[in-house]
Amino acid sequence: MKKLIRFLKGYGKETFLAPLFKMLEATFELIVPLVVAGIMDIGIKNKDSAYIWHQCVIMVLLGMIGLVCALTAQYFAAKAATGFSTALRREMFSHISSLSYRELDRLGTPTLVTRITSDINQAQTGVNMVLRLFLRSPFIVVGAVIMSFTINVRIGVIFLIAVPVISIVIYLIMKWTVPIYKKAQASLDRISLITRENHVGARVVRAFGRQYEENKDFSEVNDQYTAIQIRAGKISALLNPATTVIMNFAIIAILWYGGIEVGNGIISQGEVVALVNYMNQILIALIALANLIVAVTKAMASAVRINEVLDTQSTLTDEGTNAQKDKADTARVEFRNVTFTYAGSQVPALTGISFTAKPGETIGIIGGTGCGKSTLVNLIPRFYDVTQGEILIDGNSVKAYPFAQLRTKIGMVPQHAVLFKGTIRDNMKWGKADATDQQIDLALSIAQAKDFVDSKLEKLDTMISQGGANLSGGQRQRLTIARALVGKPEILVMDDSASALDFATDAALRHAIHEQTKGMTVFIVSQRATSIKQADKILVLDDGALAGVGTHKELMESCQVYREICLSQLSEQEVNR
Ligand SMILES: Nc1ncnc2c1ncn2[C@@H]1O[C@H](COP(=O)(O)OP(=O)(O)OP(=O)(O)O)[C@@H](O)[C@H]1O
Repeated sequence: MKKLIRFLKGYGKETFLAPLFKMLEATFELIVPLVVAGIMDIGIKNKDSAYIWHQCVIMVLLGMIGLVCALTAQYFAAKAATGFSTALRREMFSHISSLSYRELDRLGTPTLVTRITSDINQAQTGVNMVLRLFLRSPFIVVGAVIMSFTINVRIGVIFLIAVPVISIVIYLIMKWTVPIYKKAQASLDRISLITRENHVGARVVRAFGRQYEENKDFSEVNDQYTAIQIRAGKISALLNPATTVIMNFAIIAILWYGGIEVGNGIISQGEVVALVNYMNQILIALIALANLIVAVTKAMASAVRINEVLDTQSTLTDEGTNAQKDKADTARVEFRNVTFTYAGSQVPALTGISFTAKPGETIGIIGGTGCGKSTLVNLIPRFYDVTQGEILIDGNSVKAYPFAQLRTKIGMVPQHAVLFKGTIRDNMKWGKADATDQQIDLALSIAQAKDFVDSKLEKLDTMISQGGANLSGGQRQRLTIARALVGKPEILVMDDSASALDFATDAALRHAIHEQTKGMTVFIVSQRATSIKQADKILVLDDGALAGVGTHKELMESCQVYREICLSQLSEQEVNR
């Protein structure tokens, strides 16, 4: 939690004033039993109703001032705590955005969602409670014990015994419950994981009629979470009865010795009542302290989870501080003996890949599932760094480019067509923030998406729902291709991104890209031989290694893997066409 305190920067005044006002409130609370004692010992004893009314007014005033102090403290504490969580959330969001795929793969989305929401809320509650109660509760306990001593030393000793006994009981109950609260937070991660998977894959769940099983799985983790909470609740429920019993014993002792001291004329009846009130105040303060410690423990458990994310350093660093100039007479993209292994994996996904792609060339990448096609193209925009070897773009290592420059050179069309909630125009502008409607229209027409966008009533202003759920798979794919084209990248990477298009549209798309984007180097990853057959260069991948490089004709003669792929998909005539 210490590491997170920096997020309270800018709230110095609030973090000072919140506890201060709470202490003021506590001070007024400690005076009240003395006023009550006065009413009994002077007002009631002498039947002095004017005095009683006077003291009652003082009591109401003390209560009102106490209330104002409490509200003021609450205001400052809430302001500091929400400011703290807002800054922390902002930092965490931008930190997560800076992480590379390697770290995101390792951490996983569900836990990141829980950490940026629930864990930060927990930390916020912790900060709020610390500001309000950290000083107040001990202040009331110590103040009440001191007041009891000023009234009567012998009875003060009862306080000195009761306070540690109540504290020990509270400590034991908390020692029991705190680990359970930590478990609860981990269980929440599982709920988040299942919820996310189910909502993202809602259609698949329905298509396979898995609602019952998925509901069952969800109910299991949900019940587990509930059981953990109930267990913690049951143990915590012991807190009140156990501490109240001890307090009642202490009150009996106060009344007993107090009665004797009253009989001896050492203390007054009002003072006995004041001592009982102080004992009550101590109990309430200690229970508040226990709640504070539970909140702080939860906040600390959450802080560990938050820090784990904040301390995760991206293995990809934006080393290129200066924009790079293209070198003359170099390939647009060059792989030099590239090997890549995913974190946590024993075997490389790519081994010894070398090839060059010139400006304007179309590079087809083909191979069986899981042979490393997506991995290869993901290395070009540095989603991951190579394990061995080097990748150059326009003669410079990809690592030498500032990310911003590198990513504007490359238009990525990922395997899974992801669009964001907003209009079609908003989504197109991801490719170029200041793109004009003409530029967007041109990109849409190359991507074979113009007709269907024009057929919509609101054209570019048509709303796309979250994830593009109101579009067909093929429409989504075409829009993601158009989005990549809007920025006129030098390199276009299409990772199996025409798989949902019919053959004619796929062919028209490739033709349009070829005709209308002169100079652009295009990578087409595909399982379909027809999609890459016309490419200037085809890379045939087999189990992470290059099985062949060349044109369709060359590969048909020299590459067994390629020949098998083609013959399994095309007729002899089509192969030779
Ligand atoms: N994020 C990841 N973490 C660990 N291993 C991965 C990851 N992504 C892919 N792999 C592994 O790397 C290998 C290559 O995967 P890749 O996605 O590049 O194959 P692909 O040829 O594109 O497959 P497909 O045609 O099915 O999309 C596979 O064995 C896969 O299991």
